Order: sequence, then structure tokens, then C-alpha cells
Amino acid sequence: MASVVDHTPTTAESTANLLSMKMEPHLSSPAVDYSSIKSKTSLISPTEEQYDLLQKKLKERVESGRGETIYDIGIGEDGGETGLKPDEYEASVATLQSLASTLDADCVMLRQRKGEHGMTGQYLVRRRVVEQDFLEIRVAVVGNVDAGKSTLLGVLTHGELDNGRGHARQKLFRHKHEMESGRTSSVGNDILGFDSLGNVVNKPEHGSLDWVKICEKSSKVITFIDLAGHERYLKTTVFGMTGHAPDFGMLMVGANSGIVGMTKEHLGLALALSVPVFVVVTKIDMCPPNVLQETLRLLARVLKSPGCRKVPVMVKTKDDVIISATNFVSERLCPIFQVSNVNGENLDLLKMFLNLLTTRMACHENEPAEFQIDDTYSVPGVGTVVSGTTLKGVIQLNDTLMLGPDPLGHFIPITVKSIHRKRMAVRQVSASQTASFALKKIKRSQIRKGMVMVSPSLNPVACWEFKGEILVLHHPTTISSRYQAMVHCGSIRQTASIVAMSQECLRTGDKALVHFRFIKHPEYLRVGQRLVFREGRTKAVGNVVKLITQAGSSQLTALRSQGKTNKMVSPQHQPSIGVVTNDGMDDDVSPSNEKRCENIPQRSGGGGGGSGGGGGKKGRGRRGGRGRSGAAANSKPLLEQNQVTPSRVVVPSKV
Ligand SMILES: Nc1nc2c(ncn2[C@@H]2O[C@H](COP(=O)(O)OP(=O)(O)OP(=O)(O)O)[C@@H](O)[C@H]2O)c(=O)[nH]1
Repeated sequence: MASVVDHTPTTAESTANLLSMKMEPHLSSPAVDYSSIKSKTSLISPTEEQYDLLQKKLKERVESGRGETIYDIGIGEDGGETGLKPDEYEASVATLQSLASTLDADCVMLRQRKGEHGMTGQYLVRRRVVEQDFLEIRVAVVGNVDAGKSTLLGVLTHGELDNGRGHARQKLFRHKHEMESGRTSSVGNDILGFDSLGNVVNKPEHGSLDWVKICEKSSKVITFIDLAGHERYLKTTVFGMTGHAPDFGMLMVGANSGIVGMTKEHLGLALALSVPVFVVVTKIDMCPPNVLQETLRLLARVLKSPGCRKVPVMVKTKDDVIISATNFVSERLCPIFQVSNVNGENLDLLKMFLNLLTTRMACHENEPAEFQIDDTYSVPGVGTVVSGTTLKGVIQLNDTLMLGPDPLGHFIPITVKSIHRKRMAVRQVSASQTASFALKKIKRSQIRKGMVMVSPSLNPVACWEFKGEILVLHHPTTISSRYQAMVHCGSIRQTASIVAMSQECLRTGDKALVHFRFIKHPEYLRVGQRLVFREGRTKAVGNVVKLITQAGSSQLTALRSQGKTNKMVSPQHQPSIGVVTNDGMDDDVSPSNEKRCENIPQRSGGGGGGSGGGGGKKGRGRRGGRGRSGAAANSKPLLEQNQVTPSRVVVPSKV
């Protein structure tokens, strides 16, 4: 691995060869014998039997790619020479097109190449628009303040270039103070739809986009989770990265300002959560060439550093885009785009890349349903609405799910009254898709972010305590028992304290098994979930490895037997465990910090305001960690520590 980093190739092609991580789509029926269609010539003039096999295989690939796949022509799986004669190539393309049309899909040429032994080509086979269904890819947009995040999203989704003075971003701001300050403060969603031929379908009418029309015309919809760049809103940005389950991260860097402010913090967060990242360097129109080169050089250095271990690839041609997109799921590759939102340079390459991205989230449609709530709304005439991500299974209209946990750890049955995907009414929603549900007979105040709705067959149990295996990415001094910080896990965001650890104290770079306890209410966790434990810039990442449900339930039983109510499990009534160490620097200032609800035509927040959900505004406590025992072993974050040996800097394995 080290040699890969040391010999970083400069072209996308050489990178792909080096990594050789091109993923073969998982074919679900190994019983089928495909040996007769392995040759590069199998598409030229297949027998009836071969045609059926080719069709079956293509169908499997399209299904495993959730509606699309990239097909190679002129490259056999039998290891023979690649390339076909022109007439053979043409016949093969015709066969592929006929196969695609039997699956109600379109076949679009991505690239053709002339090799020593003939022509080869790559084709995108994508299902045509299906009523109420589209492939959804979520991209979290991060980067320092003024890197051009909102501007790029405005340009991409509205198809109009920026004037360099904030024209394009005006369409995306959600709050008056954002309009005035030019700063994003909340988690916002913007969508970009592609049809089966790869064309953008967004057509703004009078400056605004009709999401329903976009979804109706799209085979694939990219949802951008627009996150705030300012350090003040870091808590919201972390929530956007954990709670909104992004498939990919788009790290924005202003060419003129370079790797400044929160850039490394956001990159580290994406790495910690195992979210593959691509970088977009903006403002190349106004940046002197030497400054741009310096920014790119520094960027490559950070990406290749031991704490990051990425392989940066400059994307300059369509070939680079195809190679990067098809190898991107590997997490190691980090494509870098250089664009201008003002003159539009290289935006076509970025759009092409977005069009080719495939979802990373496994589709567990046959499993019991699990839905994590990331926001709540009260919609006049509709009632209580929750939005979030379906993690497993399928949820249909009128299904009854268990909603919880409440402060006592209980789950209650709740019926789904209506379902919206990107504001479009649908009958069902499946794993990996985001949605909003209108719920029957429940008040918004009874629901908070971090709650779940799960199938009754799961018999959900809430837990106060859990064990996590964590790696400390950065802490100025040492972390010891009774230390408190915010746990982000899925859409859960709650302060937890350390009850015990496998080591006496933890410093930057240390790994340990840690026993956590939530301070406010129990949560619904799953073993294997990724978590971030942070307070200010102190950050640890890891996985949930064990749920401790007995402690919570025995305590609750004890409380109930004493006739105490849920008031008794509030923080004041928890055993005293050190100082509550809220960092107090990143409260959202938006009145309700809500993203646009998918269930309603226009935003309808919490009416009279309020921060929505149970988290509530927190008190500004003392900054934790300060003045604690232990010398600062190394106060630099891992990303900056080029000298740290890789063995110590093991980013925990993927969930
Ligand atoms: N010349 C030029 N200006 C740009 C470009 N991209 C963005 N800008 C300008 O840069 C300024 C900041 O852009 P924003 O989109 O608000 O930056 P941001 O990253 O969203 O900032 P936050 O929302 O505060 O995190 C605006 O005035 C834009 O017009 C570009 O490619 N070229």
C-alpha cells in the first residue's frame, strides 16, 4: 500500500491499472453457466441460447447496479486479446442495443478506443424512467466557507453560470440571514436529475425548480446535501455527514484560498466515515496559474499523507471521468476536478462524472424495514411529518412501524399515512432511499431526530450504554473516563460520557474499546454502525461493537418501580459523571435548522420556531478536555501528521 502512495500515478488510467479494483458486479445466480458468452466475440452473432444468456446476465448487472451498468465491448472475460474489427464491433453494439431494449433500457456510448487488435468501447446501459422510481445518489457537499459550494450547486441545478458575486447561490439559501450574510447555516438539499440517456432534466421555471417534474423525468437523481462551511456550524455539518447517509463526499476548495480553515476537518470527517471523496477546485477563472499549481500541489500532498492514503487523480478528459467514476467506489481513488462557476470551464466533466456515479448503499429489500429520522415537521393540513433515510427493507403506505425510542426507551406503533420521495407522492420506499412520511395520531413534539421507525418483527430495544471501538483522530491532551462529548451515529446526536476504557487514557492516534453512556435518553443502535465522538475539534471515530441493553432497562425498571416518570431520566438525574462538555461554538442559528421537507411543496417549519426535535438548544458549558490531566502528546490532527507511522494510524475498517 505504501508503494501505491509513493508512486502516485498522474493519469486516471494508470491509477485504475495500479489499483485494479474495478468491481465486477455481483451476479446473484452462480448456478447459471455463462462460460459460452465469456469471449469478446459473443455479442457478434449470438445463437438463440447465447442471446438468452447475454440477456440474463445484462439483467442481473442492471439489477445489481439498481437500474444501470457499464458494459465493455471488445473485451472478453476469457483473458484473450482485446479489440474487434469494425464490422464485428458494429454487430456487437447492435446486439447490446437490442438486449438493452428488451430490458426497457437505453444504451449510450461513453467511449471508444482503437487498440492493437481492434476497437473496444464502453457503453452505459440505463433503465428508462419508471413511474415513481429512480436511482438516488446522495452527495454531501463540504469545504471551507466561500469555497463556492452553494454557487456550484446553484450553477449545476439551475443551469445558469455565476457572476462571481454570489448570483447563483441566491436560489439555494433557505434563511433570511443566509441571504444577508451569504453563508449557509443549515443542511440543505438540491437535486439534479439525469434521464436514461444521461441528459440533465432540470429545467428551472421562473428561477425555481419543480422537484416532482424532475423526478418524473429522471432515471437517476443526485441529491446534494449542501453543508455549511463555517466552523460555527460544524455540528450541523457533522450531522449532515452522519445522519443523511451520503454515498459520496464532494470536497470543495477555492483555487485562490487553497487548503484553509475547515477543509482538512471536513476531509477527515469523510475519511472517518468511510465516505469516498472527490475534490472540486473552484474559481480557476480568477486564480493566477502559480497559485492554482500551489493549491493542487498541497492538495495532493494532503491526500497522499499517511493519515489519508488516497490516490489523487487530476480529471482533465472524458476518459479520465469514465475511469474515475467506474473505479470510484474503491475509496482509495480521489478524482480532482478544476472548474469555474463563472465561465463554466470543466463543468461538463463534473456533470458527466455525477451521471456515472453508482450507489454504494447495499440494497437490503428483503429484510425487515428500518428508517432513521433526520428531521421532523408540522405541516398544516397534513399533520406530523418525518423525513429520513430507509436503511433496510421496503416501507409501504399504511404500514405500521414501531417508532422510538421515547425517553423511557419505549417504541410505539405508528401508521404511515402518506409517503413522499423528493416531494413526489409514492406508494412505497425501499432501502437506500430518502423519504418523508406523514404519520397518524402523533404530535411533532413526541418525535426527535435520531429516532427510528422499524418493522415490529425486529422487536426493537433501546440502549443507554454501548461499547465502541474507537480511534482518536485528534485531542489536545488526553481522554480519560468520565470524559463527555457528542456521539454522532446515523442521525443520533447526543452527548455521551465514557464509563470505562480498555486503556487508562487516550491520546491522538490511540485505539481503544470504550464503554459509553448516553446522558439524556436511550437510543436505538445497531452493532457495526459507524460513530463519531467529538467535541470542538476533538474527534474520535469508530464502530459500535456491543449494545448494553440490560443496564438501561434495569435502571428504567428501578425508576418505574419508584413511581418516577420520564422526567427522571433527564441529565440532571443521571449519575454525576464529570462536566458536561458542550463546546458551545457550533449551535445552529437558523430558527429551525430544517432542510426542505420532501413531503410538502414549500417549507413549513415548526411554525413558531423552536429547534425541532428533542436535541434542543444546549447550554454553553465549559469546554471539555481543557485543563485535564496529561501532557499534549501531539496536538496535531492525524491528517497533518505525516510522520505518524501507518500501523498506528489505522482508519477503522468499513462498516
Ligand atoms: N470568480 C469566481 N467566483 C466564484 C466561483 N465560485 C464561487 N464564486 C464566488 O465565491 C463567493 C462564495 O461562494 P459561495 O457559494 O457562497 O461559497 P460557500 O462555499 O457556499 O460558502 P458557505 O455557504 O458560507 O459555506 C460568491 O461570491 C461566489 O459568487 C468561481 O468559480 N469563480
